[in-house]
Amino acid sequence: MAKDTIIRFERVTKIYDGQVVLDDISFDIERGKFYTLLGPSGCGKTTILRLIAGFAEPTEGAIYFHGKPVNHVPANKRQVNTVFQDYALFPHLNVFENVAFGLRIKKKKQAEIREKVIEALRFVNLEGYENRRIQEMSGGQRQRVAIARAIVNEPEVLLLDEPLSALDLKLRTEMQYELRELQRRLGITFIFVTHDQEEALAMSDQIFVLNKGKIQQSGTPKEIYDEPVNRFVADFIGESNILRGVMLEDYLVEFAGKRFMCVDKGFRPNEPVDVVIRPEDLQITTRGQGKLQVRVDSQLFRGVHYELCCYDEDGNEWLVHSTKKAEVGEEIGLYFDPEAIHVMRISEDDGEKSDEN
Ligand SMILES: Nc1ncnc2c1ncn2[C@@H]1O[C@H](COP(=O)(O)OP(=O)(O)OP(=O)(O)O)[C@@H](O)[C@H]1O
Repeated sequence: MAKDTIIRFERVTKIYDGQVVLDDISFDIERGKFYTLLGPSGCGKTTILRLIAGFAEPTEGAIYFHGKPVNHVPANKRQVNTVFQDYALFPHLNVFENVAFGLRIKKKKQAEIREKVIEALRFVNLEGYENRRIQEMSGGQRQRVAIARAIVNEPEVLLLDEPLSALDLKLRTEMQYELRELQRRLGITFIFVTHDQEEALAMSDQIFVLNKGKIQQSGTPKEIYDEPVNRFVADFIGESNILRGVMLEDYLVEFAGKRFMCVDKGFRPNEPVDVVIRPEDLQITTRGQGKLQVRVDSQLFRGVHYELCCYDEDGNEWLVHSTKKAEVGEEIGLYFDPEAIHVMRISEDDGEKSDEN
């Protein structure tokens, strides 16, 4: 175990009412990093947080904190605090008392409580708001009170369950910056849950992409965006062109009825694969040039770029992001570098069977 490992999940399975919610998952959480659990609704993100917090126990497998098993250690004995989606603040208490709550339960001295609460409020830029009632605070401010209430206990790990989902887009973006900055200043581990891929890419050191109770991929935002391991991840992280293809030999792949040089190797000869090309990696050329010929079906202006939806002669759809404009109905060529082609193994739980099966 790396010396910075705080939490380890070892082959953890969670079953609720006969339904497998987490399916044999293993991962390590290290000190001082920003982790994100990303996946669609119901994939098991909150269940992982509940297991870490001690609100639920694994059905199988083991959870370790600093190398010691904690499966049966109750929530109040873990160095973990949670910020919930609805913040779960006490409406009848003012800001100061909301933040002080955990320290009062621990029977800390008045002077110490005062010092720590003020410090926590300063961390989240709410100094001077001590006597405000919760109802008098905006959504973003309530969110910060909830964070202050969690960090005042000096947890090693802060769990955040979709804490930004109640905020409007502008405030949400602001809070993304604030949270990331706060994590850096505090230096504690954040485990953040979201189903928003842009949020995950913007904020995290490490992302776990989940689907159907399994970790599909774990990596830095760049690794996950640039090198998705399967169709699910490629599709979930940003817009993509995903096609079925065949890896003919090392560095040679066939899709859309043509052969292309690529940078991938290590597949079986003629192995069926999924191929991903990001819309921004496609360049528009004049008709007859480029590597593929397509017809522009529709075009939208998206501010920084045009988004084109095109079809090739086999009927495959191609999404293109380009600063160049094209005309609807126009025949154009598409060029892409060999590096723009990402070849992925076809995974068992894609929902579609590979050609060989
Ligand atoms: N206490 C429980 N009892 C029974 N089933 C549960 C319980 N908690 C969660 N589940 C089920 O486990 C599955 C995963 O739930 P979980 O809340 O972990 O998903 P999630 O990825 O956090 O979803 P969301 O993004 O919608 O919050 C769901 O099908 C849910 O119905």
